[in-house]
Amino acid sequence: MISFLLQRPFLGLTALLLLIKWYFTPGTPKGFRLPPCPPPKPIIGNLLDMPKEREWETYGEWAKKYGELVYLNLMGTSMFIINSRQMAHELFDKRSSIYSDRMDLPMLNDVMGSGWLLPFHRYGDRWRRHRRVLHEKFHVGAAVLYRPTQLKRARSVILDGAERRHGSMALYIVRELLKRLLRTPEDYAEHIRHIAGATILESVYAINVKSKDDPFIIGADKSIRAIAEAGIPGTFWVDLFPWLKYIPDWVPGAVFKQKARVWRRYIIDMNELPYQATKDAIRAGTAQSCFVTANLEELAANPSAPPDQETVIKNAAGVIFTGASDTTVNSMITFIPVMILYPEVQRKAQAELDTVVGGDCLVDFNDQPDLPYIGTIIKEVLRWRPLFPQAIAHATAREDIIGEYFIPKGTVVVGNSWGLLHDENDFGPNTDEFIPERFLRPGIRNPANTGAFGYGRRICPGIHFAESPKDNNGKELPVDYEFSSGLLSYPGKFKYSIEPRSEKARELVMTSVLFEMDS
Ligand code: HEM
Repeated sequence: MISFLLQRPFLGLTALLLLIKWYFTPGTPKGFRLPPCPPPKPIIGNLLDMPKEREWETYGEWAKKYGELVYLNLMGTSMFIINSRQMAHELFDKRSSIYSDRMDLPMLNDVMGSGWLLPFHRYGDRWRRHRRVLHEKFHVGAAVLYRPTQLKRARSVILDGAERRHGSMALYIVRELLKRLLRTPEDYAEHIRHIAGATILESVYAINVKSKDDPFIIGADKSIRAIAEAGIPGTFWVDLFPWLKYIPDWVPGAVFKQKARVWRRYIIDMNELPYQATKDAIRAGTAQSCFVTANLEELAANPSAPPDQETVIKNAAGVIFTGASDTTVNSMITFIPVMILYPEVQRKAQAELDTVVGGDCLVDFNDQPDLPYIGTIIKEVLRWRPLFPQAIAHATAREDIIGEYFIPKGTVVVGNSWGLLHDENDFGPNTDEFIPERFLRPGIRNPANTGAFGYGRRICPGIHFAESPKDNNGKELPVDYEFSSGLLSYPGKFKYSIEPRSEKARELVMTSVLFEMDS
């Protein structure tokens, strides 16, 4: 065995470091134990038990077997999965000063160049400063409220608007989307991605995108898919053995390095290129008002700002672009297979629209309070197929005790959002079925407070931005599709057709004014 390892220095070094790591793993204090876990193997622990896809299904089976806390030892790295809402609340909310950290993610942060992304920041001042810049523009009251400063373009961002104005921005998306759908319904996903990306690029950077195949939007999609693939702790060994990040790309077996070389370019470009485009426009005196210009103006007026505040602004802009270009898009994409799979839901939604809006105009955000059934569909989309089935893993900033259990410092903590959102105690019977009516019953929880947007102090800052009802016209067709595994779960390809329900509807869409608003 020893001579085998000596002939293979890379493997030998790994084995040696494993042994050292295992030897120095701190023990559990007397009188306490670690939460229950699947039987571990010597040294590698539960590494081979980790599911490679649809992780939440395995987590669900473990939850039935081991209970609300399931512990895993991944070669000396502790991880536990929280399977009940009550425990998630106890730890993420009540003990948030312990449970708001993130693990070191060498693959994402160092090898792939995602260190600028707020979701992967360690808990502390750097995270707080980035979060503050976002919070100023995204909290409920003043929140995200986009007001056009130029009526003609109707696209710039402001910082003090009202809910109605946020609605108008989303309305712009819906109207433009409907027009594109009438022309080429088969490109539904591409249209949504394009329109959402275009809107966010204009709002955040005042960038006008190309009407098709825009490089910023394509680059963002590639970055996010890479991040989703690498974002689950344990997917790449370098997260367990950070020293692996130093090995050169050409070393046989270093596939992660080869993948990362391609991904790194997308991820860095996603932050740098749009920001530099705005800076160029500022220098040329042609910049339109947007999130970046507004923040840079504030910065110029604040001589006591820290020297790296511009980087914080750049990163905050980049994270809005990242967060908004994919997440909302995929929730909207999920909506279509739902309408095909559940035609009765579609019919009820159309009936509600017909009653409230009638056939003479298009739906507007002012109609939202009168469309309760469509509101329940949005909640059910977030619940039924959560975009982040296991949220983003938190980590413990120090050790903790939960009843008889000891939780080591640095433990990776996964909220099993899928499990929580399918718990029949909270959401009523048949949680595997898409039943929006469940939200009409009193006492049913809101998915947004049950893991769909994450937990505690790290809860998604885009939560108020992410809601936006959509009306659509679907046609019944058999559908065959799957949701992907990984950090984000997207619907795969499926067949569908989208048609206007009447000639009048077609005419309304084609003649609608894209953006009506007072200045
Ligand atoms: C349907 C839409 C969305 C869903 C389902 C969603 C879901 C999530 C989830 C589950 C997390 C992890 C929270 C945790 O660690 O506990 C998260 C974090 C985050 N989201 Fe969203 N999100 C959405 C839209 C957005 C938008 C539009 C933005 C843009 C501002 C955004 C920005 C972020 C950021 C910056 C974080 C990291 C927060 C931190 O680590 O402190 N998200 N989101």
